[in-house]
Amino acid sequence: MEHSKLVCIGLGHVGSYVLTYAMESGLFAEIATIDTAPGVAHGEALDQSQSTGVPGTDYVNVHAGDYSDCADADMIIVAAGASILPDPDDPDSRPDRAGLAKLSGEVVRDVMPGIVKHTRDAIVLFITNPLDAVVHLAHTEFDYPAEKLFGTGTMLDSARLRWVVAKQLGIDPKSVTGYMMGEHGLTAVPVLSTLNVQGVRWTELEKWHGTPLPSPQEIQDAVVGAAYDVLNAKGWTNAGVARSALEIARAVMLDQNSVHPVCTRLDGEYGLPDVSLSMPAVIGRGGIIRRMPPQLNNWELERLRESAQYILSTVENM
Ligand SMILES: NC(=O)c1ccc[n+]([C@@H]2O[C@H](COP(=O)([O-])OP(=O)(O)OC[C@H]3O[C@@H](n4cnc5c(N)ncnc54)[C@H](O)[C@@H]3O)[C@@H](O)[C@H]2O)c1
Repeated sequence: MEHSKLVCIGLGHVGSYVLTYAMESGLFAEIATIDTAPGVAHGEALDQSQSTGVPGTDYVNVHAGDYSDCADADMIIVAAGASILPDPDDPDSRPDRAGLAKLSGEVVRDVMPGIVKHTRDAIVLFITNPLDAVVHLAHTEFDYPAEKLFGTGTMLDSARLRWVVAKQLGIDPKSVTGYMMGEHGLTAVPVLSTLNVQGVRWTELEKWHGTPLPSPQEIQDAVVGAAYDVLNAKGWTNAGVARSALEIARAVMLDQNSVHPVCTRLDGEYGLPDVSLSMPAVIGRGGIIRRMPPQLNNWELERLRESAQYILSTVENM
């Protein structure tokens, strides 16, 4: 088998989970870690390296690295940068990820020069928030192949959508097919017009359920709020997005041509301006093989336009 290599940039709550799942994934023979905090990249790599002595674990050459490790990397996953924090005085706080714009802009301008100095071949996957603005900034300021640089986007919001709907229906979230589009954040759009359970559509589900299901606005609020339920309880979120990142890595490394909602720079879809946001896309070894913009109803299209404008206003603050 060909030598396969991942570089993890940013090893905090999210990056350390990405690293853990990557170690278990069987997708990578080598993993290099990079973090600006002294000792963190080395400590995380050393901890994981020692875990390879446990019977039953895969051997992975995991080590602290630097940007020269990007030269022969297949994938680079970026979870560098500060997270939003819950308000200790408000258990229902909903701090906007857009508030991280300035700080994360600095992170992009620190990380991307290191990457482009060594590669334009690796698939670069961003997790850093505000995700869509971060991806757009990376595209507009750095000359990286468009199909090879994207973000986890609404992959996580979509998992939460399936979870919210499945809870309403009393079924396994994986039995729900559906996704959020637009911003990973407050303006994410639930696309209920295409959501279904084994082909049974939303409107039919209501009949099957016996009582009225939530409105699109209520579903949107529940999905957005699901993130804050975690943030306000434990102070950060990490499991869902790390799993999402590894599922995307699997699609890339195994050239699966899997369809996931991820954040890419658009090319005029829906008549939107130059912006990066999430919609279903085919993902394989080359990165984004193509986007699959679904037909939207008026409510969804209007919300998507609002979401695009919100992302662009965030980019202006970077
Ligand atoms: N996209 C999503 O769905 C999603 C979900 C959760 C968190 N996030 C985002 O992921 C990012 C990380 O969150 P976290 O909870 O792990 O934060 P954290 O504070 O726990 O960790 C961030 C890490 O990044 C490192 N770092 C900062 N600047 C760096 C740079 N220029 N180069 C390399 N390393 C750098 C820090 O030293 C730290 O170790 C945040 O932007 C957060 O908002 C995104």
